[in-house]
Amino acid sequence: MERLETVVELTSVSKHYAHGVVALEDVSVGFRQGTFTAVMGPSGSGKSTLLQCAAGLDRPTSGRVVVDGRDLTTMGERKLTRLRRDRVGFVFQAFNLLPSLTAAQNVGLPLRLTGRRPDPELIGQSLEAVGLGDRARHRPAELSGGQQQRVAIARALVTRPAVLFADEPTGALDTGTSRDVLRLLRGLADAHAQTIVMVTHDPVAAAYADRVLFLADGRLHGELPDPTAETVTSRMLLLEEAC
Ligand SMILES: Nc1ncnc2c1ncn2[C@@H]1O[C@H](COP(=O)(O)OP(=O)(O)OP(=O)(O)O)[C@@H](O)[C@H]1O
Repeated sequence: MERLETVVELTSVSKHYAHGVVALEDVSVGFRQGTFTAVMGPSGSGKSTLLQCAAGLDRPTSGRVVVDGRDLTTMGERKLTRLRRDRVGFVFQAFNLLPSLTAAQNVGLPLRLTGRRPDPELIGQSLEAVGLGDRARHRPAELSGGQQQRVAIARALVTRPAVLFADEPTGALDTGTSRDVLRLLRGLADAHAQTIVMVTHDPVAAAYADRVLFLADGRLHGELPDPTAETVTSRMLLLEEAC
């Protein structure tokens, strides 16, 4: 499969906070269509900030972020909200499902937010894509943690986003369930050319990605193609020693 188009591009992105806190410093990186990238680094190295800036949830202090051909950094608030809603998917460690709604209703929420009628076929396809076609009428309390995270992923994908950002998506799951969710993400990249960017602390999780980006003190410290849990662990040890 051709995987040439850069879906997300960060150019010299920095994010500074008050009192001299540097969360990101001069980060330039591109994410091409259909690729699955893991972002790793010690605690406080800027991983979540990178994701938030790339997703348009936060504005960098300087630099440029282009998503799906559009420059987020010069975009007004309303256009940015629309782009985030239509072209960007996000999953977090917490599943953030509404407990009173069924899986299908939860998945349909982003469509409602865009003023569209929740299309049952689209919702069904999203649930099928995460292997939960038979759980559409279940409420979150009737689903396992892994299934709830898969509903959250189906919800993030229902608008067919250009990119799916995942911040520690397996952080609240046990080992076996984590593997299921990671295999699902891998499959979405392979079978649907879904671009995925995932923050994780877990070298085994990172090994499901096509490459791993390493951050330390807000700066990029190289990347690792075709990672394995062992190569990721070695790089992380080196990074932590250097910090
Ligand atoms: N709203 C904020 N105000 C001030 N400083 C912040 C803010 N958000 C993040 N920071 C700081 O920016 C740096 C990077 O934070 P970030 O959450 O991106 O790191 P992280 O690598 O995701 O950390 P962790 O692995 O612990 O979740 C940290 O020093 C953090 O304290």
